[in-house]
Amino acid sequence: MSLSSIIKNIPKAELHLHIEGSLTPELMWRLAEKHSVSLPYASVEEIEAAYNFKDLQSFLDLYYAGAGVLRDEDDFFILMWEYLTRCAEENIVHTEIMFDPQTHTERGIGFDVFMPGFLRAIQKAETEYGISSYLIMSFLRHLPESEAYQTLEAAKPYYQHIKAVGLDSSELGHPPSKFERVFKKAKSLGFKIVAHAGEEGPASYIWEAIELLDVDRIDHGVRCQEDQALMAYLKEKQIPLTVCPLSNLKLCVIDDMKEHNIVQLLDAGLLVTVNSDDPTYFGGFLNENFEALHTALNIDESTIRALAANSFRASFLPAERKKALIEQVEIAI
Ligand SMILES: Nc1ncnc2[nH]cnc12
Ligand SMILES: [Zn+2]
Repeated sequence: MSLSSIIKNIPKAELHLHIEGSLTPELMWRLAEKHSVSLPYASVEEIEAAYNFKDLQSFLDLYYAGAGVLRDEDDFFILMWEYLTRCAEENIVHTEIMFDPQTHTERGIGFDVFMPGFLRAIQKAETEYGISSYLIMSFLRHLPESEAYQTLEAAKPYYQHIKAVGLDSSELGHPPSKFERVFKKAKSLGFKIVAHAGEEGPASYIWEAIELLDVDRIDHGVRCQEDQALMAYLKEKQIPLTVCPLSNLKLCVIDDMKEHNIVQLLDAGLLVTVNSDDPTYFGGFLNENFEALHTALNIDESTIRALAANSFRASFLPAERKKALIEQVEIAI
């Protein structure tokens, strides 16, 4: 059995995926035509060619502009359905999907437009593919905390469909402490908490996410190695890190995949997982992230199984289902 088949056949969860970052250039093009939105590109190939980033911000500028083609409920349905269809092809059996409400509400597109589209696709994927999905509502950290509060309020009719609240967008200059109060409120409402930290920002932002936001998981977190006390804490508490290798390469967090520290973190006893972040912008969905790690770091079958098992361990699934899925990882061929 080749390693590619193992990667494909093992059941996996994806825990760090921005649905807006799964918009393919083809769908962007189609929706731009549908809504007569003018794009600064002359073809699908030109869109693809523009995806060269020097840092997180240079990516976010294109990512927010690209999301501008998403206008009606059907657009959000198709976006979600295309991602979940890809999950079925990759044997991703459970997903925890981030969405950025403010990217849409800022354009006058409300929860009553995107949520029904997302939920219809999630329901269809559950029925047709047997894939379970949770939604993670993420606040944009470059905006003020007051707007995160407004977003939490606007989401009220959909609370039962949202599992967790997260924090994303431009990290540097926008530490977790800026959002301490709104996350306290979200926690009190019963949401799980996640936050991007230690992607471009320092290890101190990871500490803040833990101590001030009371996170259940850290998104990225790869800069934790800069602080040995933090490493020890993450290990002791088994706070999961949702690591995104191709994202780190594309956003120049690392210069070469051979430099990626995911195996070092795993070997140090941290609960690390593999994820695709924004797959259509970063050149690969989940299995391609595993493939890239295999090519650059020569990860073997037991490491792939350990990472896949971690994806369930780190998920927000009920304990019983986690256990059953981890067992499936161990026996899958
Ligand atoms: N990698 C990332 N970091 C921060 N915010 C994001 N939004 C979408 N992808 C992101
Ligand atoms: Zn992310």
